[in-house]
Amino acid sequence: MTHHRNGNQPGTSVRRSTMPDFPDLPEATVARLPEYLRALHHLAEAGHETISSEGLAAAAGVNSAKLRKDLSHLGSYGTRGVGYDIELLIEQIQSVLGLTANRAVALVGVGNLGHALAGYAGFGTRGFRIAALLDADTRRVGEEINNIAVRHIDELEAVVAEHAIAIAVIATPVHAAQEVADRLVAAGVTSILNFAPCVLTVPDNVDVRKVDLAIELQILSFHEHRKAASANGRAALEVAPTVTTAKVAAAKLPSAKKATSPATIRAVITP
Ligand SMILES: NC(=O)c1ccc[n+]([C@@H]2O[C@H](COP(=O)([O-])OP(=O)(O)OC[C@H]3O[C@@H](n4cnc5c(N)ncnc54)[C@H](O)[C@@H]3O)[C@@H](O)[C@H]2O)c1
Repeated sequence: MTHHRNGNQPGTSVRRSTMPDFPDLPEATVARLPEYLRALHHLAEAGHETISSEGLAAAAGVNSAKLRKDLSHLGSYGTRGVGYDIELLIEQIQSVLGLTANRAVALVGVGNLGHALAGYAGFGTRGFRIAALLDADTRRVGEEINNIAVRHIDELEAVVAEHAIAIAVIATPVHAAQEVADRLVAAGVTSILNFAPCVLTVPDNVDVRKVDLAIELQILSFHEHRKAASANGRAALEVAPTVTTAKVAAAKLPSAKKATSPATIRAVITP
């Protein structure tokens, strides 16, 4: 896997001596590390110094065997009877994720979504900061959000160079997203988080992740649909034995001939 190889060197720590130059992490592990990090920050804020693998797994919402395997990739095995040192683990995960440098990120497209993202003050504690805002609308240029002034998209190349930006967020409409991605890549950006609901074409050395709320909601919709279907199935199963019982009862009851629907049958057999 080539992820995070470019330019990200892990920090040093005596307890990380078993770790290779750079851990070759499975993509699924990379995706879980930020979850562990978030849980560890919460635990540290609550005053904890160590945490068992079960405790951390529960806080991060994963199973503990998977967590131990993930952390073993970082050369982190915890101490028997004590668990993991929270501060050390935070340091290790941040180091592997390359979050120690407080990365400068550019945001392109400062509309509704862009405003919300740029206005969010919580990124700093998660290892990166929005360092530049870019938009094509001249009416937005100069507006300040969180002390960062929106600059015109024509300045994209200069802005990327000025802040040594490797990661950019695209929050433009779909029709502009590919062109913006092309310009970002040409300017030297190697990771893109895309909010526009479209597939971007980029060279192999560029990582793209996309966030699509509609897709997430559609997945939840599927689960709702399935829950409703299985609830209907259960209801049908609950009715079926009643009908069977009722049929038997009806056979014995001369006056039950009219009891044809399950509801009526229920009424007939209910004392
Ligand atoms: N991923 C999600 O969950 C999610 C949720 C909502 C919206 N979106 C998507 O995010 C994008 C932005 O949505 P929005 O509601 O903020 O739209 P918006 O119209 O409010 O904002 C888009 C901004 O992009 C700017 N822009 C247009 N072309 C540009 C270009 N070539 N270069 C730079 N800036 C340019 C516009 O001037 C505008 O300020 C859309 O693609 C939308 O579909 C995604």
